[in-house]
Amino acid sequence: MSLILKNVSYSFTNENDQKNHVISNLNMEVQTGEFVSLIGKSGTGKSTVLKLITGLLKENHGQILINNQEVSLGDVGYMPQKDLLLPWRTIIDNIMIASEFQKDLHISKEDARKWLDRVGLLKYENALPKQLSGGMRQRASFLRALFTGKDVLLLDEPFGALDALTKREMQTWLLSIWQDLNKTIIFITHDLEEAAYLSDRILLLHQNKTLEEIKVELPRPRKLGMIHSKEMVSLRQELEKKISNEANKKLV
Ligand SMILES: Nc1ncnc2c1ncn2[C@@H]1O[C@H](COP(=O)(O)OP(=O)(O)OP(=O)(O)O)[C@@H](O)[C@H]1O
Repeated sequence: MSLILKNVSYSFTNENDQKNHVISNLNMEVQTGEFVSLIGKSGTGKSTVLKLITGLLKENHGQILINNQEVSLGDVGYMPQKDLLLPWRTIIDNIMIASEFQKDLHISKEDARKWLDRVGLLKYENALPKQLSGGMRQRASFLRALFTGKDVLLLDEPFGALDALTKREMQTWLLSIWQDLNKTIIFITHDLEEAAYLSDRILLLHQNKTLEEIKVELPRPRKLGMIHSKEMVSLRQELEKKISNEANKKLV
């Protein structure tokens, strides 16, 4: 299985009737089981790329294929930047929502409880979203994407709003879940250390709409100690340099 974007372009017309090109001729390929991070300055179009892959937005040109089939709404699991947990539903009912709409998806309450336990939320199965902290809601929101049963998961800055310690915990369990389930993950982040620690490959979306690929040559499984390794530090510096070159380009 692979996910392929072929010459994808997306533009919208603003209130002054001008065309804004958000994505232009984007080519990208992600293999089964890969963990790929998408980075880039704010406004370069990262979230738009994920929305195009989900089918929530439709490209103006090009093709998006999974296993050689054009993607349509519901083909991938998606965790948006802002969690969309339904406030009137309990946590367990929120994470099981996909199984209510997909007849072929067999997720029992027992399965759901097992996963809630794994992410430390079993005590909250009957709580409402407003009773949970930000980190807990993110975990619930992640389980909801996981429980779509899809092989491809798109995660848009899932840990962006968390404190450093909670973020570290969430990264560790995300890696363990990814390894156990052989999911394909595209992960947006502004945290370059996080991108380096989690990914097989990093894709940097430039302001001029081109995509640059950076391979992460660190062994798996990743261990927290690696964050301070020479390789990781130099990769982070390389990424910082690339991004700050972008910022300078904007000034001239
Ligand atoms: N349909 C649309 N209508 C109006 N503006 C749009 C539309 N689609 C995209 N944009 C604009 O396109 C740009 C790219 O947005 P996008 O959210 O994809 O960027 P991003 O790289 O994910 O940013 P961030 O890192 O800040 O989340 C933004 O300026 C956004 O406002």
